[in-house]
Amino acid sequence: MEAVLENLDAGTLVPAASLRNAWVKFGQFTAIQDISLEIEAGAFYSILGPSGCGKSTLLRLVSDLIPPASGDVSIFGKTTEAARLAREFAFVFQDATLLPWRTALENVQLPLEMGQSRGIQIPVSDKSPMELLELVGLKGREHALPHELSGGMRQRVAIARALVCKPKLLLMDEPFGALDEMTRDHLNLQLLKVWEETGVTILFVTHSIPEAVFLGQKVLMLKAHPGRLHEIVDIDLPYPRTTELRDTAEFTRYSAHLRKLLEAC
Ligand SMILES: Nc1ncnc2c1ncn2[C@@H]1O[C@H](COP(=O)(O)OP(=O)(O)OP(=O)(O)O)[C@@H](O)[C@H]1O
Repeated sequence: MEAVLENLDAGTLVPAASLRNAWVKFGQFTAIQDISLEIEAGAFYSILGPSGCGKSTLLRLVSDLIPPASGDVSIFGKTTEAARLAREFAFVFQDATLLPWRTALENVQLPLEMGQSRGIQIPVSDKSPMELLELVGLKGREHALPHELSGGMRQRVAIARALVCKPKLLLMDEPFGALDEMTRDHLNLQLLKVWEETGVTILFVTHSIPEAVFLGQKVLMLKAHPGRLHEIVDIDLPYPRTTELRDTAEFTRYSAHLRKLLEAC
């Protein structure tokens, strides 16, 4: 909660991300058409939609990797460029992209070392790299090299590394997409723990309806051709969410509703 309060700016809750009439074009092709949306600070949004509807493009737009063709995007009231330079957000991809010759701990320390070597003042998490590895359930594996870790463990290292500069917004693009179902379910629980302990805002792209329902306070459904906002569905299920929740009628009801929406996209 303390972490969420840090997102309060001079007594006003500034949105973590704000898009106003944002369009993205690749040449003549419209990838995102006129999206307006506000993501509340501290929220957990899952993002669902058919293949090619612009989910990754939306994250890349928010993270200053691609500019809008028109419209505005701001992160905690700053331009995306200013937010990037201030390390306000971090990205976690489907592939953990760890340096193979560095241990788990050394990979997590890397963003701090890069900041120091460039003489840049960067925010640092209240938790040490060791504590972050513990937070993601990797206590005891700090000195393992990436090839000695499972895919799920490598993804956890990537999450710890993303948290080391104390981002206020975490952008996750199918981070567990390549993992088996059991591992994914376990990492879902672990991620919710990270979210609850750090207060970080999360935008989480997934192809899995159960994963979207299990994690998100809201599910942002996009439509394809061109990519645009279809609907935002509130997931009114209590936290902390437990494995048993997946077997409840409520959970099934949300999943069925989203499946119908997805089929209509
Ligand atoms: N750099 C690019 N140049 C041209 N077209 C692009 C580029 N990046 C993405 N696109 C197109 O934009 C559309 C949206 O792509 P995006 O990767 O955002 O979709 P997605 O919803 O994440 O897809 P998936 O679910 O399959 O991962 C697609 O039609 C894609 O081909």
